[in-house]
Amino acid sequence: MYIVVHTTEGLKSIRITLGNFHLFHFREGKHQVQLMYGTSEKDIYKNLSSSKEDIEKFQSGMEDAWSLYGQDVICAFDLSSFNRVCDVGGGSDAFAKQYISCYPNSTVTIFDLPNVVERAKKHFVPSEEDKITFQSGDFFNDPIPEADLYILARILHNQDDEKCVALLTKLHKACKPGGGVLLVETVLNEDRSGPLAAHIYSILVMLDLEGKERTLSEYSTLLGAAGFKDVQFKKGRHLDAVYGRKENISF
Ligand SMILES: C[S@@+](CC[C@H](N)C(=O)[O-])C[C@H]1O[C@@H](n2cnc3c(N)ncnc32)[C@H](O)[C@@H]1O
Repeated sequence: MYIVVHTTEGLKSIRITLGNFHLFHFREGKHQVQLMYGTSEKDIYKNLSSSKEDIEKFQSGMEDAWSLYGQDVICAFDLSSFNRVCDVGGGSDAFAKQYISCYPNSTVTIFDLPNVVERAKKHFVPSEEDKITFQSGDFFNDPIPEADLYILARILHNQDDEKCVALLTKLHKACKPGGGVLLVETVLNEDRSGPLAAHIYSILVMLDLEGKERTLSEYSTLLGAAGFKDVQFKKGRHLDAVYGRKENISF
């Protein structure tokens, strides 16, 4: 299937690989996750995490980004005052290792679904053992580890607005006063003219999940609805960083 995308750089024709199920997605007007996996579970990540082979393929693909773009987003803001960091839906230690190399006084807890954490622990090379820990759970239904900075890398684009606000509100409650949240996403230009990668991801997350790529204003609105303030933005080469703070209580 070919999709023609008009960007500020001109008209581009890109090819994305879509399988039969994606064509059903278009025909039926909704995603076909249950049909794809032959289960009653609607959440693609819960289905994916039931197969060791699928987890391996998916997570190793995700990890590649961090050696290339990790420092762009981790060093986008001075996060050195945060000692306890939680990488929510972290997948593996790939991001956490980059984080610790930039902020060696911090500790990072990787929070993800049980089978994903099991795989991550197996791959873990214990040089930073004291700095990186793992906790398994469902970020919508289980308690989130206490931290003063929460990382949400490529998480919110998978979710509709309502679920984004529910998750951000939960993190805001768990977050220490003066703490914060760092969103890592490919952010759409305000006029939605690009970048091309954001449009491609938007198509993919709309097909398999209930998400979409968003502009900075849209992320700011979600953060504001959850109580985060002072939203700042830093554009990266591929992944961008959006940073919000929880107010410090002062008497
Ligand atoms: C697109 S991947 C991003 C992984 C990692 N943050 C990164 O950017 O490389 C989404 C991650 O969220 C995790 N995830 C999805 N739903 C979850 C849930 N309900 N609770 C905990 N983790 C979840 C998945 O297992 C997966 O590791």
